[in-house]
Amino acid sequence: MQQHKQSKTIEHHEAAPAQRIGHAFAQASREGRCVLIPYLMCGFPSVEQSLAAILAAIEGGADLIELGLPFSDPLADGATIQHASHQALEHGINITACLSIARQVAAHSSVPLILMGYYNPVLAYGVQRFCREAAAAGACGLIIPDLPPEEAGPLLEAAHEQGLALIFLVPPTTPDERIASIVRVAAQEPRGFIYCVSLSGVTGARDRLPPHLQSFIARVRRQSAPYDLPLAVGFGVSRPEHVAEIARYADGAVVGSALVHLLERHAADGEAQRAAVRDYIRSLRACTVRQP
Ligand SMILES: O=P(O)(O)OC[C@@H](O)[C@@H](O)c1c[nH]c2ccccc12
Repeated sequence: MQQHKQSKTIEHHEAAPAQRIGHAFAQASREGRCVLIPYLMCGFPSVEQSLAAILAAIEGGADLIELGLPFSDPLADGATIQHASHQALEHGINITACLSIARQVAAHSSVPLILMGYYNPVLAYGVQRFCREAAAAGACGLIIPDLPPEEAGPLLEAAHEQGLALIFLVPPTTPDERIASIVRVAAQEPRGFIYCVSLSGVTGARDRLPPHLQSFIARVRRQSAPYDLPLAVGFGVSRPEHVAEIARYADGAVVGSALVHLLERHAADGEAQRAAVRDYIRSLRACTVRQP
């Protein structure tokens, strides 16, 4: 039995979608840069515009994509993403619609897709059903911001069965021993990365990165380095110089609200919107290169 289980596990790892996440980080590292991870809300400003925006972000050089599932009570989100969530829900966007968008993106691109959503809708949909359908739609990982590792057992098991990584958040106030326990869970194969939350607060574009960001990342790195687990930074990242700073000491930068807001500004003109997304991502991607 053990032998059979062992071979099944190995086979799983070879085909695990999550491995594409590690490959994206490794490729960027070989190129001397951090990865760029745009976040977009499924169905915002509309299904068609969100799909076009995702493809434009990929054309602009996104290394991975975070796809947001709208939720009625996005407690970790600021005004920009709360508004996008509300609008997407108004358009009837649900998990099925999000999986359809993921499938269409995966049909056009091999860029790893990470589904980002709150736990309640996933629980209501069915944890195993969600993981099975997310993997079938081409997703490589999941971020469930309101699910701490100690409560993540059932989802972690269902995700790993489908070869999906479950990516956990580490806020800047997290004590070292808590970081160590989160890293231990996050490092289990098939693995993704650690999402380092740059600031204490909600999502939303900021003008400046927090002054203590580098020392926070160094603190997480002390726990993650033995596992060789990549660190991505999100929250507030909006300018090319933010990405340039993050590239110096982290492995990835996540940009959400600034991009979602840009979509909103160009919602009236699809062509202008796609060009604006592509050019914005290009400007950020140019700064992912580590300066010597
Ligand atoms: O919007 P910002 O400040 O650029 O932060 C990224 C964030 O949008 C994205 O990663 C995200 C969207 N919703 C979330 C909820 C919790 C944690 C992270 C997120």
